[in-house]
Amino acid sequence: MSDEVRPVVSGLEVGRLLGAGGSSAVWLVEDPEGQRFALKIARRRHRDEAAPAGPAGRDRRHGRRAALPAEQLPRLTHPAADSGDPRESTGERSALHPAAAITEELRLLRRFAHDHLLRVHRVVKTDQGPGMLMDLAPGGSLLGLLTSRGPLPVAEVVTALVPIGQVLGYLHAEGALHGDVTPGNILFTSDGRPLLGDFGTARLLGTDRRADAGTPGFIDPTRRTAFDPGADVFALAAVAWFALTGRIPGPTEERPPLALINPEVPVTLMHLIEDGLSPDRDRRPAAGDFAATLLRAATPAPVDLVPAVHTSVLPELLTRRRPETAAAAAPGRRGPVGGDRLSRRRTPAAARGQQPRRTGRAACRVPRDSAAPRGRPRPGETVPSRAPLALVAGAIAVLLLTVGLTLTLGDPQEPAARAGAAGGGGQQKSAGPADAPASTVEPLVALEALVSSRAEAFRAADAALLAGVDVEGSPALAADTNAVQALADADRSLADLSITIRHAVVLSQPDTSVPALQKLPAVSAAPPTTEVVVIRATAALSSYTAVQSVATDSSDSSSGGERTGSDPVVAGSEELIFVLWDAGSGWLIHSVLPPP
Ligand SMILES: Nc1ncnc2c1ncn2[C@@H]1O[C@H](COP(=O)(O)OP(=O)(O)OP(=O)(O)O)[C@@H](O)[C@H]1O
Repeated sequence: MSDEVRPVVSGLEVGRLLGAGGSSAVWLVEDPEGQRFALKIARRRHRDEAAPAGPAGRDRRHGRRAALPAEQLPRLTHPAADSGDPRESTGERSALHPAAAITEELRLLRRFAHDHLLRVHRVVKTDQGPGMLMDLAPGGSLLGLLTSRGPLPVAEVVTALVPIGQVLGYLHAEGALHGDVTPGNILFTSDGRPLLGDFGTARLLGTDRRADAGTPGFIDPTRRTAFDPGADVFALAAVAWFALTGRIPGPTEERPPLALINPEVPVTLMHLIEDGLSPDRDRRPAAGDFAATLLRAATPAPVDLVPAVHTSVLPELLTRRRPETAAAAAPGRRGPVGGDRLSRRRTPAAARGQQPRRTGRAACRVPRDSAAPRGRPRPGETVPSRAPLALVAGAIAVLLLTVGLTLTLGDPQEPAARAGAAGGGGQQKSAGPADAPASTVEPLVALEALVSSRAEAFRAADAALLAGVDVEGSPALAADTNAVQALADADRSLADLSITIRHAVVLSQPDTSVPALQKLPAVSAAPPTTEVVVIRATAALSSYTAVQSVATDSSDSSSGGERTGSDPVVAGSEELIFVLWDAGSGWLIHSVLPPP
C-alpha cells in the first residue's frame, strides 16, 4: 500500500489512501465544495495489461464481476446500438472508443440504485489514467474490520449482511449479477450502514481481465456459465462464514460444522450458511430469502467500527459505544458489547497469532488454522448464555446423522481392524467390550445395542466409549470421535439423547437390488476373515438438551456441579445404510451411508 503514488486530479484535492485491492487503489478526495468522495484508480500493472474499458470486451457473465448481463447490452442506447452493427447482439463491443464505452458503462451502472449499493458518480481524468469517483464509505471494509477485530458476533454479522443479501436480491431481480461479493467489497458508512461496492467498477476501469478468476474462498465451484445468481449467494454465504470464524469455508468435505468453530452461531444460521454453500443448487436460497432468514436468525446489533477505522474518522462514527462489563457482554446478550470483547473475544488478530493487519485481498486469506476455536468456557467462567448450548445441540443433531456420511464417502480408509482380524482367528467369535454384542447376536439386535452405546458416548461426552461401537480405524470412528471430542472440549454433553433403530432390514449379499453397495470400500475392502453385513434402517434421535457442567463451590465432586441446558432439540430421523463388521470380537459399525 505504501508504494502507491498519490494521483493528481484537476479540481479535486487528494487525501489519504483508503485502501488498495488486487487491481486498484482507492483515495480519499474532496471537491471544492468540501464534499468528499472515494476515487478508485487502476493500479499500473492492471492499466498496462487491461483491454480497453468497455461494457463487453467479451462475455463475462460467468466470470468475476460480471456485473451486467450481456443480454442487456443490445438494449443500450449507446450511439452504436442502433447502428445495426452485429457486434451489438453478440456482445463484441471492444472496438468502441474507450471513452464512449466508459460513459456508456457508467450510464448503465447508474440505473441500478439501492440504499445499500455504493453509488458511482463519474469518471475523472487523473495523471494515472481514468479514475472513478464514488461515494465515500468512511467506515472502511468488512475485511478491514475482521482483520482488526477478528470474527464478529452473530448480531453484528446479521447487521452487516442482511442488507447485502437484500441488495443482491435487487440486482438479481433486475437481471444483473455482482460477481465478486467479498469482505473487501462490503463497506460501511460512518453510521454503520453496509454498502456493496465494486459493482461493475472493474469494467469501467478496464481491470476486469480475469473473467475466470475471482476471489479465492468466495468463488462458487459450481458456478454456471449462464446468468447465475446462485454464485453470488454462495459468495455471500462464504462471507458470512468468514465473518463468523475468521476462516474461509473451504470445500464441503473439509469444512468442520460451523457450530463447532463458533458455538454462538444459532442453528438456523448454521443451516442457512450451509445451504448457501451447498453444491446442491436446490438447497441454495435466493439472495432475498437468504437475507430474510438471516434477519430472523438473531437480533441485529450495531456494527462496532471503532477498532478498524482511521483515527480521523472516529469523531464521525455514530456506532461508538462505551465499554461495558464483561458480565453484560456475555455471549448471546442483546445490546451493545464491549468490555469483554476487548479482553476475551476481541483479542487483536496479531495476538492470536494471525496475520498482522493488512489491506487488500491478501489479508482475507487467513490460514485455516489461525483462528482458535471459540466459545470454550474457561475454568471458573460464569454460566454461558443459552445460545452456545442450543447451538451445540443443533450442531450435534447434524453430526449424529450426517458427519459419518461425509467421511465415509470421502475417505474410504482401510480399517486397522484388518490387521487384528488377520491374526484374530477368522470367524471365531469372542465377547466384545461390555454391552457390545458378539456376532452370535443377530446383526439387527447388535445394531440396536450399538446405536444405544453411541448415544451413551454423546450423553457422557466420552470418546472412549466409542471403542465398543465403531470399528477401529474406520470412517465411523473418525467422525464420531471428532464430534464427541468437540463436545468434551466445550465441556458439554447431550442429556436425554437416545438413538433408536426402526424398520431395519438386512440386505442380502450380494444384493442385486442395490448394486452400488457391492462396490463400497466398506463392503469390498473387508478382510476375508471379517464378516460384513449391510443394514438399511431408520435412525431416530430422541429430543435432547445440550448441557454444560458449571463449576460450583461444593467440594462434593460427585455432585457434578450445576448443569445448565439449552432448549430441547428434536433432531428427527433419517434412513441410512449401516455397514457392520465383525472381525472376531463382535459386530461394530464400520460406516454409515446414505441410501443409494
Ligand atoms: N468507496 C470507498 N470508500 C472507502 N474505502 C473504499 C471504498 N472503496 C474501496 N475502499 C477501500 O479500498 C479497498 C480496495 O478497494 P477494492 O477492493 O474495490 O479494490 P480492487 O482492486 O477492485 O479489489 P480487487 O482486489 O477485488 O481487485 C477496499 O477494501 C476498501 O478498504
